[in-house]
Amino acid sequence: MLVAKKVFGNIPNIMTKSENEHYFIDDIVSIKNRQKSKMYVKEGKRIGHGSFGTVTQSYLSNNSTEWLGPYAIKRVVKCPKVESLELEILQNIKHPNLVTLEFFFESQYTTKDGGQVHQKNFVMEYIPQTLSSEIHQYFDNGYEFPTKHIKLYAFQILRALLTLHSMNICHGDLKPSNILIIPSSGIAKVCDFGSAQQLGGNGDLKTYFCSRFYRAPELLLNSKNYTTQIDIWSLGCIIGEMIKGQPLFKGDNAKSQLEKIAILLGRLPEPNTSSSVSQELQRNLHDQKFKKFMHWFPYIEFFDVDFLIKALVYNFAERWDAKQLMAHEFFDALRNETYFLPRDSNMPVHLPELFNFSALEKKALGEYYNSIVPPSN
Ligand SMILES: Nc1ncnc2c1ncn2[C@@H]1O[C@H](COP(=O)(O)OP(=O)(O)OP(=O)(O)O)[C@@H](O)[C@H]1O
Repeated sequence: MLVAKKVFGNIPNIMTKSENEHYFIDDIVSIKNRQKSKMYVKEGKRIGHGSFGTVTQSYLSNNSTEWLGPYAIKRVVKCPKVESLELEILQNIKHPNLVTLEFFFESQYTTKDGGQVHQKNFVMEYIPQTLSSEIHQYFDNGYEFPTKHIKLYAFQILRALLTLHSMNICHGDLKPSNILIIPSSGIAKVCDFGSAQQLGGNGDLKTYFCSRFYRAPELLLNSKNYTTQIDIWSLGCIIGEMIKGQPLFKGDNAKSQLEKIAILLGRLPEPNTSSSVSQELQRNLHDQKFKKFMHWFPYIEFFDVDFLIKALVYNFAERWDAKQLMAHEFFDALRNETYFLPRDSNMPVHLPELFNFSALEKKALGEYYNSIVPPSN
């Protein structure tokens, strides 16, 4: 289990500072050496304003003349009742497909009625583009998202999920705006761990979280009996969105979200039906499903349709997990060819490192490792 630690001493009041005015932090913690130091911070344009906090493009300095950056500072209100795992994940899990935390500090401000609001500030590497903006770039200009890019980003998201899930942590809010990308090099990194949860403990599990369009059926049904497989459903929705240019299932509320899902997947099965129906009926249902998917995604290959069918499964116990999906033929294009063509470029570039698995990842992959790495590795 990850444990929250308290590490701060004096905390600055930063509410009164305006854009580009710098302020002084005398207790900022560097993640590299876990040392506290004093630094100036200058915040620029706001790049995100979510339900839990704000994100600004920022610079840091030791002397207020030479500035390092840009960084992205995410500021969230510290809520004693809801202990968030965000800082613990960012601090403790180093992974090429998770956004990197560089520093963190605490701040506070005084409300009109004199109350003190405490905030946490995560100083992260700054990655200007998200998968959401990239999808818009393509479709608003009349282009489709190239298949190779879909696979490239999907594989890296799965790699991040493999690591989180191996620790029984679910991300809990996977969606295109929480995937940061560098289109010129094809790198994808998952961000926003504000909804992440450690499963399998004794604590109470949330039921209302995850953005609706990406929320798994079990969450839409308010089940507390969910697993890290909720993220795999979200990933299926994200891949569908890269193919179609808009969210796959756009419901206005939980009920209509389930209705939209049923248009593609058929009605939600009654509990325990899959074991009671005959094999022939199961085959027919699968064929019908295949036809429906082919109709929804007419431009993609047979194997690619099969991949989506394996990810978008009502029953989370039958939904394929990260390692199974990473071994699917869907990703053979990444195993067999080592180049891709970035957007706005005529020159193919090398794919980023996709198979340099850590010991932890190798352990999580187990027997799937050999089917995932290219034969030459
Ligand atoms: N490291 C980063 N570099 C650049 N932009 C970032 C970074 N981290 C976050 N952002 C931007 O800020 C937005 C909001 O960040 P984040 O999702 O962490 O906050 P949030 O309050 O949880 O938002 P939401 O409720 O929309 O999920 C992201 O969608 C992304 O556009």
